Amino acid sequence: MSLDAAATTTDPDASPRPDAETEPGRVPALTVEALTVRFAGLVALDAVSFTVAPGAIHALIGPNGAGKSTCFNVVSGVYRATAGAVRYAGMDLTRQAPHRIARLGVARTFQNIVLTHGTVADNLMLGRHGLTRAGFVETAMRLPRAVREQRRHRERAAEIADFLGLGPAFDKPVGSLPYGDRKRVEMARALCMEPRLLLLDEPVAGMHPTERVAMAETIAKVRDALGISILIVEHDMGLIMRIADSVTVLDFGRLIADGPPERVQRDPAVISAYLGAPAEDDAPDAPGAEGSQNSQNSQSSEDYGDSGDAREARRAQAPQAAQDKGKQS
Ligand SMILES: Nc1ncnc2c1ncn2[C@@H]1O[C@H](COP(=O)(O)OP(=O)(O)OP(=O)(O)O)[C@@H](O)[C@H]1O
Repeated sequence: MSLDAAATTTDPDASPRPDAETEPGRVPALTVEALTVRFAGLVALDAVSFTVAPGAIHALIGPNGAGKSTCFNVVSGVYRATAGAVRYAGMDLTRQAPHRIARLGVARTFQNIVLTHGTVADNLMLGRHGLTRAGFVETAMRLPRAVREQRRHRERAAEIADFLGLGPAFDKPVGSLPYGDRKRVEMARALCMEPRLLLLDEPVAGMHPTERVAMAETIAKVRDALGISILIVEHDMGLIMRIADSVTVLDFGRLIADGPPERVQRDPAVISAYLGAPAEDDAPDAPGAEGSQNSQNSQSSEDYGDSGDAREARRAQAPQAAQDKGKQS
């Protein structure tokens, strides 16, 4: 199954992005510059800077409360930055409304499934809304141009559904699908916006191991087929290490490491952030020390929640090197 990025840019009725903002066909870098977000007295992000290279799969990781979602929310326009900038396609996203950011070609998924009503097709067509030119009256009167445009959007939505393995479910109610497929619908909806930067918020959270592996392959396939950039927040370290080109690690709002996954997972600051600074005799208890659970990094991220002992939760998220360190101690 193939997916052609150019399909809509050649569609005369679709893709109304202003050329000056987007330079069609070009995937810009996303540059986060000294981004700071404060909530009352709490510094959720403290002068964080990193770059998502064009066409890269870039992971944003860190223990619970590190500031990952806050960063995502600023990039997608949901939160306002206190200071700093997020540059994309010649614009500072921190000054843009969410719909304007979407128009620039930035689409996001949400950690918790929000799609429960309608068919898969209905939900994917929601993703096409911003690319639709026909107005309400034209559509309501079923004027030829509106009908033609709707047909093209539906064809493109079906193509994207096929690519994500949702072809047979296209006309089925979303609510009737297994959890893993509903997560795929969420990703397909975002792809229907024809993004050049896709923000994936915990795309495998709650999935079982087989679904996780399949989703990792799908994410890599999407990047390869469309050539878009993907910024991904995910607690599943196995997935990150397998598919990310680059990893930025946050801890308590600060950037503590940035670089290729193999280097980041050996970084002492990262190991310390995930494992804390346990007493020597404490270290061998780290999850995965027996080579079990996290060797496949297959826990659901619900297992990593904030409840319970914070350090245990952090250990459960530890990159492989951190666990290896635990083994050696
Ligand atoms: N709207 C908000 N109001 C006040 N504090 C907030 C708000 N959003 C986030 N925070 C705080 O900012 C800090 C960073 O939170 P954030 O959700 O960005 O972390 P995270 O790395 O995404 O964590 P997790 O992995 O648990 O989702 C936390 O201390 C959180 O409580």
